[in-house]
Parts: sequence; structure tokens; C-alpha cells
Amino acid sequence: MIETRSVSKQLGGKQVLADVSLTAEDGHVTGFVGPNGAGKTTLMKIVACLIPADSGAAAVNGRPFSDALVPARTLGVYLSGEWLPARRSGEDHLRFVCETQGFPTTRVRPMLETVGLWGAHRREIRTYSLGMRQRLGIAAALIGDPANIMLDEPVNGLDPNGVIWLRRLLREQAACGKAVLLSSHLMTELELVADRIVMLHEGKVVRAGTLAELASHTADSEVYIASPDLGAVVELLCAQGLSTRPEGDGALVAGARAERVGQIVFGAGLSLSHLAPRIHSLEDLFLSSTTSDRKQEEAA
Ligand SMILES: Nc1ncnc2c1ncn2[C@@H]1O[C@H](COP(=O)(O)OP(=O)(O)OP(=O)(O)O)[C@@H](O)[C@H]1O
Repeated sequence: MIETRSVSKQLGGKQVLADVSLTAEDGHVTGFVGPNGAGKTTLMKIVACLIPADSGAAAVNGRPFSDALVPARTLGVYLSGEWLPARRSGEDHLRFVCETQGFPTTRVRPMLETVGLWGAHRREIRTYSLGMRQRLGIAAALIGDPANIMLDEPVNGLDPNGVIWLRRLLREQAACGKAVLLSSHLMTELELVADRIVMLHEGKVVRAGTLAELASHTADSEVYIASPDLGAVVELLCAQGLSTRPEGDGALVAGARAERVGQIVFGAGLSLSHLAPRIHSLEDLFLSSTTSDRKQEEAA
């Protein structure tokens, strides 16, 4: 498990993180999402003990990562391809990781095959594309078969096949019971891979939970309905004080949850062919979170 508790950090006189608490639980992919500059990388560097927090604490399996006896078995980290050694080959880099962490170098070839770099393994890293560097960085993070995995923007530079491959790989790792924390500014990408989401905006957590939990907490949650008696259903709901608007072949109902809408409609003996909460996209949720925060600040 990867945890941070009330982590705050200033950099260059700017409050980059303010009281950030998050948990990436074992067996789940946790998506850490926020726009450029939100503070995601800074928090990950604090978890990896590359920089200290001003206050608060970060732990991996309940302890600071710097206390880990075999770091690569505790937390697999990939933060940036910039730090890969340019003049070493991909194979030599993974050998180096194995040798320094006490793993057999027999792991190198299968790991290069897993990330799709076998064939380019003898080439110097400086000749690798961005996507190949991402794959090598992910390989270095995973070669120790770590109990926890933390990847910063791993999708950057991957082609569509690479993106699908990575999603599957991360889901498999979580299915083995590992905690996977991955950041992205691409909310739609995280929607496809993560079970849980933590949204960061200007250094603060604005929302956290499963996608369904997040959707159900939005103030403007809506319910999609369709019915052979749509006109009568809409009239009934309006009479109950709910507002509706047309959507596709049905209508969106605002101001009540699906259970309540169902009770009203079925209670009046009318039928529905469709009744479902409208699941908001992460982008909708993020925008509604940051807009309501701004409105509260303005009101204050
Ligand atoms: N060493 C530093 N000195 C001063 N400011 C910094 C430093 N490192 C980061 N920052 C600032 O901290 C803020 C958060 O940066 P960070 O890289 O953590 O964001 P991010 O969410 O990872 O963004 P991105 O998606 O663009 O990588 C930014 O405003 C950045 O300019």
C-alpha cells in the first residue's frame, strides 16, 4: 500500500502541495489525475524519498520508502525517461538494475520481451524513441517484482497498441494483489484503467473515490430515463418538482437519484424501459469540482 498523510511542500516560494492525503490500496489501480503543474510528480518524488516533505508523511507498506531493505522489491518507480543512461543499451541498463538490487540477470530477457523491447535491447538508449524509453523505464520499475508500483505519466509517448498493452499490464499487476499508483493529466485514459481516482488541483485533493462514488457525489447528478409513456412520465416527474430535459430517445431528470425516480414512476403505474444514473466523465467531475471550489472561495 502507498499512502501519504497531510503532505505539504513549497518549491520556489510556491505552495505546490497542501495537505495531500491519498491511499493506493493493494489489488487496485489508483489513478492520480490533475492538470499540468497540479503537483503529481512532486508528490511521487516525496513518496520515493527523492525530496522531503515540508510536513506530513509518506509510506510504502507502512514505512518510509527509504527504510525499505530491498527497494526494488518494495516499490517499482518510474518518474521520467530523462534519467536513463543515454550511452548504455537497454539490456545493460536492466542488468545494472538487477546487479545493484541483487536480482538474477536471467530476469532481463523476459522483462525486455514483456515490454516489447527485445530486438532493440542492444541499441543505445539515446537512439530510443520516447515510447521505447517509457517501456524501458517501466521494465526497470517492474524487474524486482515489487509489491507496489508507482508510475508518473507512463502513457506519454506510447502508441495506441502500447497504451492498450500498458493498461492490461497494470490491471494484471493489480490482480496479483499489488498497489498500482499511476498519474496522468489525461482523465479519459485513467477512466479506462483505474478503479479508484484521486483528483489533484493546484496542490490540493479535490475529489477521491471510485468512479461511481465520484459520480454520485456531484451536486448536479442526473438520471437518464426512457419510456413508452415518456410524455406522461415527464409530466408526472415535473409535478413532483423534478426538472427534466430531452436526451436522445428519453430524458434526463435532475434533482433526484435513480431509486426515487423509479419509485415515483412505478408508483403511478407507468413503465420505464431505461433507468440509470448518468455517469459523468472524469473531466466533467474535475471541472465541476474545481468550479464549485472557486465559487466557494469567491463567496467566502
Ligand atoms: N524544483 C522546483 N522549483 C520550483 N518550482 C517547482 C519545482 N519543481 C516543480 N515546481 C513547480 O511545482 C508545480 C507542480 O509541479 P509538478 O511537476 O509536481 O506537477 P505535475 O502535476 O506533475 O505536472 P505535469 O503533469 O506537468 O508533470 C509546478 O508549478 C512546477 O512549476
